[in-house]
Amino acid sequence: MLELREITKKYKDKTALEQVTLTLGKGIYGLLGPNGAGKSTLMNIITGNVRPTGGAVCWQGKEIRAQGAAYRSILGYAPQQQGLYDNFTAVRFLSYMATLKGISRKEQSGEIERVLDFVNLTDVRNRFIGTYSGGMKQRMLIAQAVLGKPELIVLDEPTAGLDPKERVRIRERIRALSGERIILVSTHVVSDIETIAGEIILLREGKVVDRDSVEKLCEKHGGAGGLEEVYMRVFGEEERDASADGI
Ligand SMILES: Nc1ncnc2c1ncn2[C@@H]1O[C@H](COP(=O)(O)OP(=O)(O)OP(=O)(O)O)[C@@H](O)[C@H]1O
Repeated sequence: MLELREITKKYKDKTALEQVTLTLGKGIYGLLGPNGAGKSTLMNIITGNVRPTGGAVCWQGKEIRAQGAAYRSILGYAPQQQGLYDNFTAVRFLSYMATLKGISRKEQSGEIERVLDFVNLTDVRNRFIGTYSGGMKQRMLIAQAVLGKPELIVLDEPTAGLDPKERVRIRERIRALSGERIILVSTHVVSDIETIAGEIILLREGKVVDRDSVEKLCEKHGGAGGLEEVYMRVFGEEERDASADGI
């Protein structure tokens, strides 16, 4: 179980997150909110890459900072950035990541083949990642996130910049991961998570506005047209403001 206890993050005079308290059990969660809502900040705090200004993140009841490598071994994370590993082949990149995750040499090759097959990149495993399409790179990021069968998987905008076909492919891979683990997927593309997330967490200006199943959110917020309508009702004004500012 993952617990966020009164998480606050301030960047100078900007409050990115304010008193966020959440408890997550097994399942797929969609973290939904407009640009600047605090999604990446929250994910970076959960993965231990950013330190909160206040509050604590606990895994199985213990603060993650006190757990170090033990926490990293149960965590899989696909960040937003691409292009960092363009000069690696898929196999080299995955063995590098497997080593960082503490997966033994003996287990590595089997595990690498498993994750390559999972994201359908086996055939291109000896090509440089720099030659991959955007969708293939994104699948590569998912492959490294699932190395070692982590119990907690955090995917930051896994479909950013992808065409609809590749988006569906990624969505199906995420669905295939569900089971005995926690999967948290941030996005502002409603269709990415509407059909796969058991629960949606709505984040606005650093605060959790609501969290519930798609069905319940539709009931509560009058979204007869599904999650997209809920999104427009909850965030509509901000989205319009943001586009007016040219953001
Ligand atoms: N390193 C930083 N320094 C200063 N402000 C920051 C920093 N990182 C994030 N912020 C601010 O914190 C707020 C939340 O940003 P964050 O990137 O977490 O939002 P987001 O929901 O992930 O947005 P997007 O959908 O655009 O990725 C924004 O106002 C952002 O400008």
